[in-house]
Amino acid sequence: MIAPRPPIPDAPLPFSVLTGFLGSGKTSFLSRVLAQPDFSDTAVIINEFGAVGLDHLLLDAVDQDVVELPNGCVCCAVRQDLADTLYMLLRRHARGDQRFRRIVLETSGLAEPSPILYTLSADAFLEASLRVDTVVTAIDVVLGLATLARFPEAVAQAASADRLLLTKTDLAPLAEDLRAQLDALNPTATLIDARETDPATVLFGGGVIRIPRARFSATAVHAHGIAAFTLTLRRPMTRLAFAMALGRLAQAHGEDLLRVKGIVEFADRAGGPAAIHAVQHTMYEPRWLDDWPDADRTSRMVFIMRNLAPAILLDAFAAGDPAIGETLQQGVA
Ligand SMILES: Nc1nc2c(ncn2[C@@H]2O[C@H](COP(=O)(O)OP(=O)(O)OP(=O)(O)O)[C@@H](O)[C@H]2O)c(=O)[nH]1
Repeated sequence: MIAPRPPIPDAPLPFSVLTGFLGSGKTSFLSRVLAQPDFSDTAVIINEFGAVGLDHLLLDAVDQDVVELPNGCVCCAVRQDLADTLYMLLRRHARGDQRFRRIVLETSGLAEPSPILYTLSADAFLEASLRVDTVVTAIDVVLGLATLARFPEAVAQAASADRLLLTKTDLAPLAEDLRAQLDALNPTATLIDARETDPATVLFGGGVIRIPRARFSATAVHAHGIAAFTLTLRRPMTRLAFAMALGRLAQAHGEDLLRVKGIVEFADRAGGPAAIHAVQHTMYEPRWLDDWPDADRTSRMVFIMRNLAPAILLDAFAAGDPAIGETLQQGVA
């Protein structure tokens, strides 16, 4: 049965999009925004490229409900799911079941904003109920230039932003060639340093959206051969064995190992599991969690890879314990 369409809100609700390439720092920044007291009444939609969503678990300090849109990229495979999710949120809002005053969508790292905005503009109810406020694109100052050169998705994300949010500026300054590239792709976007800006001012308060409607396009252009795989571990590994497995993968396939994130328990460390992140060649320090974020206590990682078979994951983790891993394919762009 089709649920009835909710009433259009008295005033359209601000809707902002936070995008940026895989591992550029979207979830980290969103955690900072949502930690602001003024943002407790924000509905959050998270889209991930993979059937096992982790971001909603890794998002710190979230009291509000987070709606997950996993298993595909929001600009293509799950565009209808986005429309359905927005309808669902607006229905809850109309009934007073969920109190929020604005909506933020964190896209997958491979999404392009334009088809997302098209989804809104192509639906009269959504167009009347929501006001697109700001499109913010996270740009990793360390990897940004190389990423823009290799991935058309990153170019589309930078080109459609109202604001370019520079991340990882604690690791490196904004290089002149990256600045020039961003200026060329999007001369009117505001450049913001994520570290030096009050997070409360970045996602909302942008006024009217800058991109003219005619530029919204229904289709996304993806680099081929990108797929996400989940690797679950049947037993906890030692930290050394784990680091060696990831090291083997990075050494052999670093260029095409685009993103690794996961929640992993270790045999030689008591207490909670760790949040694990790697972005292309860069491994980040594990973040130790006090406890598992949900009832599932399986160590699990998502690998987003280009033109690589899942067998390489099993091979890398199997040294010394051939049956340790199990992989599941999730999605292909
Ligand atoms: N040093 C430093 N590390 C950062 C910064 N922002 C993010 N990171 C790290 O970069 C890694 C990826 O950050 P996330 O916030 O998960 O990136 P994301 O864009 O949400 O990733 P996907 O959802 O997979 O596309 C994590 O290990 C973060 O701790 C930053 O400004 N400085």
